Amino acid sequence: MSSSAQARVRVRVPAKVNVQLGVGGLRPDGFHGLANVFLAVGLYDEVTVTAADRLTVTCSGPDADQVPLDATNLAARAAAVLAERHGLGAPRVHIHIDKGIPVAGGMAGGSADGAGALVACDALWGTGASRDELLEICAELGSDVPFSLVGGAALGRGRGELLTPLPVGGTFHWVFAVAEGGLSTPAVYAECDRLRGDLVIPEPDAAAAVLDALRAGDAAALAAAVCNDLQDAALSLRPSLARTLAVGTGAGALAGMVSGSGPTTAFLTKDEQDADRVAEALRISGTCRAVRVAAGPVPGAVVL
Ligand SMILES: C[C@](O)(CO)[C@H](O)COP(=O)(O)OP(=O)(O)OC[C@H]1O[C@@H](n2ccc(N)nc2=O)[C@H](O)[C@@H]1O
Ligand SMILES: Nc1ncnc2c1ncn2[C@@H]1O[C@H](COP(=O)(O)OP(=O)(O)OP(=O)(O)O)[C@@H](O)[C@H]1O
Repeated sequence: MSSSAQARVRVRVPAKVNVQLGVGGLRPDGFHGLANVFLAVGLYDEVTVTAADRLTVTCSGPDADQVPLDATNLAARAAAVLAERHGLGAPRVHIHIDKGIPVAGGMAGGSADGAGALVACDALWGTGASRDELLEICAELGSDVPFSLVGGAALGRGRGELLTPLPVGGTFHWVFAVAEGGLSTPAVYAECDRLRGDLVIPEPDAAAAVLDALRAGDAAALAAAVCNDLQDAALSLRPSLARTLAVGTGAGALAGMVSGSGPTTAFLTKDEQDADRVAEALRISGTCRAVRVAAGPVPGAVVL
């Protein structure tokens, strides 16, 4: 172990919302080419790692019972990949996840834990992995994981893992309506393909209107430009989301959309006060399980 190793490391990682999710055709490797404009928002998971005899994972928070605690957990996989690459054998670490991001909600909660565990284990073991190596491991773990590491705002090309940071000129205020139960990401992509049938799908590209609105920090312009190509598929699998969207937009949100693969719905508001008003309307509507308010952009994985 190098002298820079620490006894206990805690890392905070944000959720994401996709302000544009342009989905291309199905690639031979089973993924879809994307133009994925990510924004990191202030809902967080905290990943704490401590030295242990063997790999164990625990989880706390309202959705903790839905999180797998075995080797399939993305945080456990991140620890295993880093240990393997650096010749440490099986990872000897206890990972605790304090979960503030809804599980299976289209907000990259598992991805956040993968990125968080990677950064935390790197500090715990003093492996000193470069930023490029961390990003490479993130991409191996999942398409959304690199963005969880970097945060802010970024355009994701390829399957979403090839990131270009984007300038953002202000803070955007969001309300998230967490639906009962999750949606499987592969199932939503498959439903998108099914709905498209034989249509020829052009290569997606980032919309100039989205990039301009982000750069200007202009919520009204962003609201007019947001677009999620997975929304129809998520609504097809979960038609009740239409009612949640109607409540949020009826209460004055500038825009309402499905977050990523859903079933969380995301509402962009003018300011913090409007966010509170929209949140209250959603809370009393009975159309969702929980409501969260968060702003972005925020930084990616940060050691606390
Ligand atoms: C919906 C999004 O959250 C939007 O950011 C992501 O595209 C999903 O990213 P993720 O959860 O990290 O997904 P991965 O773990 O990489 O892939 C899970 C599954 O989702 C589908 N998938 C994912 C990403 C992509 N560009 N095309 C796909 O078709 C594939 O069926 C894949 O097997
Ligand atoms: N650390 C983790 N936290 C939550 N789920 C995890 C984790 N590791 C693995 N999973 C599995 O991943 C599935 C998807 O959970 P996750 O919360 O990442 O969904 P998501 O936010 O919809 O993902 P994305 O937006 O990246 O598509 C869960 O049903 C769970 O079985």
